[in-house]
Amino acid sequence: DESIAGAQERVLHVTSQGVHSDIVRNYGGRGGLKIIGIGASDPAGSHKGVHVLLEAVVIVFARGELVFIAFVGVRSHCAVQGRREKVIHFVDKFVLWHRLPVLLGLAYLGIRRHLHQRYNLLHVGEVKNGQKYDTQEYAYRTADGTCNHPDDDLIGSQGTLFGRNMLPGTLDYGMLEPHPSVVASKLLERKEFKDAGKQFNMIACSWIQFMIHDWIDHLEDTQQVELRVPDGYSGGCPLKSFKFFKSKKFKTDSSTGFLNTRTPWWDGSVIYGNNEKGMRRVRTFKDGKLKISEDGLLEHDEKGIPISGDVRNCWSGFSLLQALFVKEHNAVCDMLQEQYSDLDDEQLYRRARLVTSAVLAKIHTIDWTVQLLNTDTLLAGMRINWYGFLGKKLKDLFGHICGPLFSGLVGLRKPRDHGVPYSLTEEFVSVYRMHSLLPDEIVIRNIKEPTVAEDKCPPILEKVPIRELLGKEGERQLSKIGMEQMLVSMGHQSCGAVELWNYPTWIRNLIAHDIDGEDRPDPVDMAAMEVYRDRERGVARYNEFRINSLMAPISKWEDLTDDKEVIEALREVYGDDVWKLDLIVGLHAEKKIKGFAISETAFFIFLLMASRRLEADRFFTTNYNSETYTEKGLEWVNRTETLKDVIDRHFPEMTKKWMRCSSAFSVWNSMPDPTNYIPLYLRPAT
Ligand code: HEM
Repeated sequence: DESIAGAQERVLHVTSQGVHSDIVRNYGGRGGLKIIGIGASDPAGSHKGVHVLLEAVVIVFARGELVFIAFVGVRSHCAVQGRREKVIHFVDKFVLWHRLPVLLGLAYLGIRRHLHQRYNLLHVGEVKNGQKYDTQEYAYRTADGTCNHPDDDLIGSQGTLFGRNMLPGTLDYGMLEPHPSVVASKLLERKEFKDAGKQFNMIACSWIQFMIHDWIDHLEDTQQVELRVPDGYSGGCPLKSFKFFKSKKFKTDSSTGFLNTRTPWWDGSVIYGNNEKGMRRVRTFKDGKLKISEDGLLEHDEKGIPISGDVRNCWSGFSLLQALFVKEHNAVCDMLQEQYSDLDDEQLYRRARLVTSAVLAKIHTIDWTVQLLNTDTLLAGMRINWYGFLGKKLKDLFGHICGPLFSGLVGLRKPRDHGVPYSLTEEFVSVYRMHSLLPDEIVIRNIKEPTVAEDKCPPILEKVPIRELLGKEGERQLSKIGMEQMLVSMGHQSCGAVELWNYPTWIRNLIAHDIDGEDRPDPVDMAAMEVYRDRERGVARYNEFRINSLMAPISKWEDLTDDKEVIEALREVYGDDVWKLDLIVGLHAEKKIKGFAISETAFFIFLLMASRRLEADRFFTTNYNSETYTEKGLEWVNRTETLKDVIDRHFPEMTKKWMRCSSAFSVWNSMPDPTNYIPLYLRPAT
């Protein structure tokens, strides 16, 4: 049949939704049967609003002999299938899930996450095959992220491929359609700084860059591309033309993919490095500790580059968080040494790394994310991810006694990857394109001033353009400003809002770093480059992305936003073709849920991937125990709930004196969260 023939040709580089993980689940995917590719979709169908997906399955024996071709059939993507799909479609059609009372909202998110685990985890393949190994022998986080998955030493290590949450985009738009520089100038570039209000401060902005540098970075090719502003268009582009390296493509058995130069596990590689060499650079090899300067900031090499796990595209705010968590690591070492005097340097280092990485993951889960998605339902949801529905008190008393729902993902008996080997994904990278969080300047506050205002807000000392805080120059500035002053200043400053026309102009003319933290010779326009990157990596454009995320597509600009000026600008760039809309633009334009600092479309990818980072990791599941972490190590993690706890540990006076709000990620002089006497799970609709 014609459609199968077409499909066969294409199956070599696509994997499918759902069917793929079902097959991997049922057949192991790594035994005698090998899947070389599945699926072909029909975008023309989607164009007509029919959303048809044709799927063909091709399975061969590992030796290469073709044994089985199954035509799975034609199905409508938006068609209601199982009972769970029905519930989600019903809620999406008739109610807004975020307006439901907390318990119902949680049920909706639980079902949705289940569906995403089934349909939105696709394995792209490997560049090298891993092996079985002795998990007992590797009861610690290795330098390059190997030996975490219980059966395969390579999964999740440095240099493995990004996975996907959905098929690559199938619409036939060209790489320059519309031109990335035009998209950047007309829709992204900041007109006037819009802040994120009291909800999210500059520590929160730096925090997410800190996490990104723990998880993901694409390997570049040696070949360059040049983007030239189209003839006759000036549009205020700061660079009329610029060159950058392509993303390097790898061919696997079933597909093509891109390689992650960082370890995708939540393993603190941002301070520990991504391989043996990186790890050796940061360790003192004495008492398990990491290198740190007398003034509490990072040490530097002879070229002025900070000594830390990841130094690429660093700036003062980012390097400050690295220094804070090096301090945390070293404090854990001190505690462990006091409690367990027989532990040597290596044993102390390994355990302190486990503890510090868990502290990072916990702060991100139950403090940072809760500020980012500031609703009761998400507060409950994130705490359930860590502690389970029964909550901290019961988990402290009885341990992980029930399944993931009641006792949380952390401490599960076995890691869970839903039949798809762990990796972070192309789509995950794309939804984290949030450079609009960056302001134009950092407001430095005078913390030496003796008079303290009632709202604990220190007076302004100076405003430093953020450009001057980048790279080596930023390190020099930071050492003048000092760690405490910088932390308090960032705490008091709101970061940028993730909205259109808020992409910093200064980053459209940026000297980016190479992987060693050295300046590149020529500047790049980040806004245009980000539009190009998503297209280059085959990430679906906004509307297709929504369909593949089990969301309703938009059919007109008014479905995306109420802002007339934005609609006019969208029409100018994309005409009336909503399918052409670039993902980054759609995510920035989307009407936000009350309390959310990001779009709902981005959130559904987080819902899936944030849980996955915990549940797929052996050190947050099987090995989250006192044997691996030590009893006191686990206690340390358990006693640390927020970033404020870490700050208080290292600067005992700081938050008492300068912070009024409840979380260190919201603007420090804002009011603390009001007491709510209604138990969290019983709170009504908002
Ligand atoms: C001063 C601060 C920052 C600088 C100078 C900076 C610079 C860069 C540069 C040069 C790239 C590589 C672009 C490319 O070649 O495709 C990049 C990638 C990226 N940045 Fe930033 N960035 C900063 C802060 C942030 C923040 C706050 C976020 C927030 C989430 C962020 C998220 C990302 C993501 C998701 C990528 C893509 C990574 C990949 O392609 O694997 N960055 N950034």
